[in-house]
Amino acid sequence: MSTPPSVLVIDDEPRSVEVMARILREEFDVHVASGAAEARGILEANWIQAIFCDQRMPGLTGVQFLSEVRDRWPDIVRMIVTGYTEPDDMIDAINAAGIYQYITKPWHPDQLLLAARNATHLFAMQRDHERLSLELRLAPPAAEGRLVRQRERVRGSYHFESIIRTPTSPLNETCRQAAKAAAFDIPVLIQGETGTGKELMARALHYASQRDTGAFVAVNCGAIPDELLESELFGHRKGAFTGAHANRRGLVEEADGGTLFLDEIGDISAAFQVKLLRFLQEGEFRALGTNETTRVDVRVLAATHRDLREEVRAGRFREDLYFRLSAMVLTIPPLRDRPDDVRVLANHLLDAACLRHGRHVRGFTPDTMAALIRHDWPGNVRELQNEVLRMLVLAEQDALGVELLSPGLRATGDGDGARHGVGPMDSIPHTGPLQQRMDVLEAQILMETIVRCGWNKSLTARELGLSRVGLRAKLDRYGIVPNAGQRTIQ
Ligand SMILES: Nc1ncnc2c1ncn2[C@@H]1O[C@H](COP(=O)(O)OP(=O)(O)OP(=O)(O)O)[C@@H](O)[C@H]1O
Repeated sequence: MSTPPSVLVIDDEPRSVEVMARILREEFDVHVASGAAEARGILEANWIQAIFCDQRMPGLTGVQFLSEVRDRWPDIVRMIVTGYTEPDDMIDAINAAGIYQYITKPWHPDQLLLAARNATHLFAMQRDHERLSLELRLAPPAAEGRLVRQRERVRGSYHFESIIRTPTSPLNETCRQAAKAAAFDIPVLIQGETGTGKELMARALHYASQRDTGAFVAVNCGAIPDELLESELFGHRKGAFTGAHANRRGLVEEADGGTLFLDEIGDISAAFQVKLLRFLQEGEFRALGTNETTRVDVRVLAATHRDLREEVRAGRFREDLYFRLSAMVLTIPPLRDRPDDVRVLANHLLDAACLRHGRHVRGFTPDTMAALIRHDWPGNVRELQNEVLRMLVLAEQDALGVELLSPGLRATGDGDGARHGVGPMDSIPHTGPLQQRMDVLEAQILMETIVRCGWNKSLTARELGLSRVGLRAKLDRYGIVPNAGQRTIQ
């Protein structure tokens, strides 16, 4: 049996809370709070879908509290319970706070149950909508025909916008350069530690280039021994070597008209470096077991986790090959040098994992996020991806707490979230005029939200409680645009 939706009732009048809770318990998992402080604790620890809040509370009004809820938990459907017909300005305040419904006392039990049913239904619809938007983003709609559909699907998934980063990330500069390089048919060398997103960058570059309708063929040169690498890349004729039972086209030919991505290029042997250089110089190759040459038109992108210049200096990599491969060099900074990216990446990877595995969780607790941000990430984004997936697999509650972190991360993370003030605040300047610091914070919140909403402005505006026009003005102001490689704050 599925668990009933959770609702929260807030009222400082014990009798009212009791009566409401008793009625709602027929269909819902009911939490109760007598004031704002208690309600915050419940919201932090539980996956609440709808709130009934009394307007009259000690300290702050129900509308004020629900505005705070909207800012922190925008998905929760908020309802206000008022004692009598309110004046017009109260109605305006209710509208401004994005409150779904107001219920006047005395209410009828059926009216209360109906409101709760509608609210939790709305919550579920919103979630479905978000999930579908994410799904569409990961696998965009197809065009005509099977081949086109496959290509479209891949192209839609790989563009510079799918390289998740904040407006202040050092990765913006790399993407800007990559977007420029995309327009020129030149070889590009992508450097960066393992798991930093070199292949992702190569794919984005390919799909932003004029070769985007051609194939993107990736070869992991480091994983294949020499003889096999030659046959994989250039193909072979039947009988060329023991086991060559039939003619086979090489990957270079598969990439004709498109892009050949040579991953881990720093790992190829000296002998294979010579063969590759010949191919790059002449644009033609010989399949194993034949004397015929075949000419192809491919653009070569290469990647390595090594410092290839150092390899050249040390005599392990040919200088002429290095220059053939690196008309332009792009460097992807390690994740530990871009801690702000960890936050948006972690949320993005969690959304994607939830979608893929059909799970629903609310997100990371502040302490967990603090630990993620502080970790060194030697395996970079791939390691973060694994960590997020691991937490999701182990999670038994809505919020992913520090107890789910792997031991190495937990040791540096326990209990530090609150002390370190996790959030976009981490990266705002510690000194300078207030307005300037507020602007950086505002830009980060906009960026984080719009990335999470898949650049859907309506969703983003709704989450942030802005009109579409208001949102557009703010995006313009900070220069946040989803063009290839351009996501910066000027
Ligand atoms: N900025 C990013 N935004 C979203 N996903 C990312 C980002 N960077 C990396 N990833 C994801 O992390 C994983 C590792 O990325 P990728 O394979 O491109 O790294 P790599 O540098 O080529 O790794 P290796 O050196 O091991 O070949 C992939 O699933 C990729 O989609």
